[in-house]
Amino acid sequence: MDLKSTLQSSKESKNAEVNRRSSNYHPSIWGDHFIMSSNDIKPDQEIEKRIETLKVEVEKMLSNAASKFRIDEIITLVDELQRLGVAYHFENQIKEALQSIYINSNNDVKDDHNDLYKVALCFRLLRQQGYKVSADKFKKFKDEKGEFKATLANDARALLCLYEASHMRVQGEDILEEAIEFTRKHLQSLISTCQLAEQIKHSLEIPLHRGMPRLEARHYISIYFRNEMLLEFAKLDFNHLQALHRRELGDITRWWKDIDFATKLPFARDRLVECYFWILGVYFEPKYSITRKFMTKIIAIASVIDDIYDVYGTLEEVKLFTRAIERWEVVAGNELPNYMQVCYFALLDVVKEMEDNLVNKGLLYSMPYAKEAIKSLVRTYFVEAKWFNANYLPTFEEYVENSTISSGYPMLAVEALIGLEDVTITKEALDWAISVPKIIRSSSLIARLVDDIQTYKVEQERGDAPSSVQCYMQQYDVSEEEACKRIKEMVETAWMNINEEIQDPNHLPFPWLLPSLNLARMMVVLYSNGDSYTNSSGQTKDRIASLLVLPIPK
Ligand SMILES: CC(C)=CCC/C(C)=C/COP(=O)(O)OP(=O)(O)O
Repeated sequence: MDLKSTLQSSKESKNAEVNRRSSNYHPSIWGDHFIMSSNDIKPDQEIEKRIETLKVEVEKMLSNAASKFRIDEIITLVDELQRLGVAYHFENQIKEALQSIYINSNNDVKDDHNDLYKVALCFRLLRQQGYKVSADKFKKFKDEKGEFKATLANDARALLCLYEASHMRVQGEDILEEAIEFTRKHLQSLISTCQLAEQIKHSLEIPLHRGMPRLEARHYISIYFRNEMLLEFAKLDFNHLQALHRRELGDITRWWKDIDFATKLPFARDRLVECYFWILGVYFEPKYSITRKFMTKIIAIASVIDDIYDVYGTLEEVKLFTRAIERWEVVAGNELPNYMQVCYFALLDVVKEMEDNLVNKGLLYSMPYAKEAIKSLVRTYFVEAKWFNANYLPTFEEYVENSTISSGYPMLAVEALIGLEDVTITKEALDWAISVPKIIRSSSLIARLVDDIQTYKVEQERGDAPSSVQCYMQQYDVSEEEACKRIKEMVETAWMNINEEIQDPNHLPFPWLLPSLNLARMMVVLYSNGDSYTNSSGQTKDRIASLLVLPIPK
């Protein structure tokens, strides 16, 4: 059908009885909460001064430990700073300290060859930093039968440390695979009797490497007691950041209310705060304040567009929308049905706002990438709408190729990179990102497969595009259970590929890689127990409250 007749039929469809699908999404949990509650938050200069004083103290601790090259002290301190969520203040110092440990790591192994806790901690810290230290370090903890020594089974602290370290594994590292199994089994049996019960339970639910950094910090602060000064610093810093985050949410909620998404597009998910939470998982630092707001608006609009394509829009309407997005100009929006215009113009405005911000910083060359990433996403939404309407079940490969992009993660990864406003985000970085390289592909594959496993049943009942589970079952003639099992294995492989990219000795600058890792982590946080983005009134509500509503008591 040509554009004219498509338009004609779309106008007719507005009047005629259109048989639209529907989803009963619950209303927003948060409403105006952050507008009301952020009005009276003002920066507290006393607190800011105290944070600065404590920061200097921590700097001294770090340089003291580093100058005397006390490895135990360095690794304990770095681990605590990272877990307490304050390591971002000391990035360079930590980098230098770990680099010196890496350079000397062979000597270190000789010194501490029997201390599993230290070997595992060092291993994790170095791998997190991008150093591919060998997993052979753990061979000495096995017995002559090739199994982990039975004597380790009662050392909860060391087991937990090995469990966390093993999640840094890449493909082929069988010893770390075995370590996960061994530690999980023994940690489970130690839970009821040991002092670390709370920490073990937390880690078995989501391992540190896969958790959301802010939530991990919130939890660790609640169980930490070793150094009072560090604890005070972490609490003050957390609450100080929380106040900033709440002010940001107040601003974004005003924007959402001004456009009146909830009334004008009542069929769509109203999940603005959940979208902010998602982006807070990508970056939480004060310097990304503008970017966080921009990214939240983009993801919230993407969520509405997803509902238009998956649920509410007719095929003719989404065809029009796809064309308008390709054109990316105000006049194209005038040809859309009213409800679509709300969304279209909001998107154009947000991207224009971003452009104005980037022009002043000499980063205008990023804009074509910002738009292209959104266009690619919408193209894949359209493919899914066509599949649904044609009752077409693609092959698994065909499905994965399209739906890795429709997960929204390749788009977010590009926008996140642009938002870093970092000197390393050159044209070369953006060419790299827009080509969906291995780390972005792996993170997106996790997003797609984890989402599908949790949502395919509901989507099938409502009527939606096919999912990976159905495509896999049909192509390989296996049961639903078997398909889910194999898809979960693919998720594990994708995690190992992310690790490999981070630990590549010639790895790309860290700022290019980190958003993809953090996005993958948010899938674990939001989709481990069902779709807790769409159904956000349980665990997600509590998690949001712990990060954005309730300050940590003194
Ligand atoms: C990462 C981004 C852009 C998130 C926006 C919100 C969103 C589309 C969530 C997935 O919903 P869904 O489970 O309905 O997704 P799909 O339709 O792709 O299965």
